[in-house]
Amino acid sequence: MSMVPTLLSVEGLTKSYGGVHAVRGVSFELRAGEILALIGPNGAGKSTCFDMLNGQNIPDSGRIRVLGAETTGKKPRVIWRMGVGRTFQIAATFPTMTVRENVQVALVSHGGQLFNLWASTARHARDEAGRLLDLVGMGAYAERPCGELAYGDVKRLELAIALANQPKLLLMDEPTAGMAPRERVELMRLTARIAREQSIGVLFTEHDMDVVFEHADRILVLNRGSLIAEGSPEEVRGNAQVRAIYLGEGLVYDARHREGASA
Ligand SMILES: Nc1ncnc2c1ncn2[C@@H]1O[C@H](COP(=O)(O)OP(=O)(O)OP(=O)(O)O)[C@@H](O)[C@H]1O
Repeated sequence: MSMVPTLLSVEGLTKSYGGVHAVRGVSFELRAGEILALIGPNGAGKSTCFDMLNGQNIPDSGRIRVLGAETTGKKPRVIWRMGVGRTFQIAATFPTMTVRENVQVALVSHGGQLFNLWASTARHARDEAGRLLDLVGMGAYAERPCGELAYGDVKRLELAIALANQPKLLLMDEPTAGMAPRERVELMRLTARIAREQSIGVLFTEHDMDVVFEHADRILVLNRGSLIAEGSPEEVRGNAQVRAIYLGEGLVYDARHREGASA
């Protein structure tokens, strides 16, 4: 029996908009150090699910617990303080501040203080910011204005900012959107390494099936608001219902492509 603690527990999560059942009775668990992908065709309910987990949307019914503590319906900031970090599809950084200052702001804000560059807390956060930047391979860029960074580097900085909150669970909404294929692989490898080393659970949504099948330990498949499959990449790839849903959307092609590539 696994001794790895359950980090996130979701039970019967449900949300409707008028007559649209966006999310219907979704239940799943996520363990510490696990990389879990949430996939599904357009309109499947991924964003609605995600937004209920981070507090931006309130479920009609169901329960969400993080390390046993109920987060259902709590405000985003409260959930963030409970150890749920997130990265955004559109990078959220301060372009005129340096890379290091962006991480310092996050560190000081995690400590519940207002950011003031000259205060002693900010000075203490300076070294810690350097450590986090080294961790994501951005140490050499520390003193550059954030607005000068290439897009892939902004995404690595975002990861450092999310880690400043010492998250137990990291929610990543299409983390590799807008990135070149090589950068996608690098960002996900980096995320997976840090998550495993620090026992952080990661839940991510993603349209790029190569990223999903290469990096997820487990995959959840949503369709029309319901969870229709859950399992390892191999199990999900072999699932007839999933193949039918994704026919023409890349998954079937991707599986053949990979089988061909590994032959
Ligand atoms: N604020 C809203 N008001 C009304 N309907 C909504 C709202 N938000 C989402 N929906 C509907 O709920 C369903 C699920 O949408 P959601 O955005 O969660 O799907 P998704 O899987 O994230 O899609 P995509 O991959 O296109 O981002 C869709 O039918 C959508 O039109």
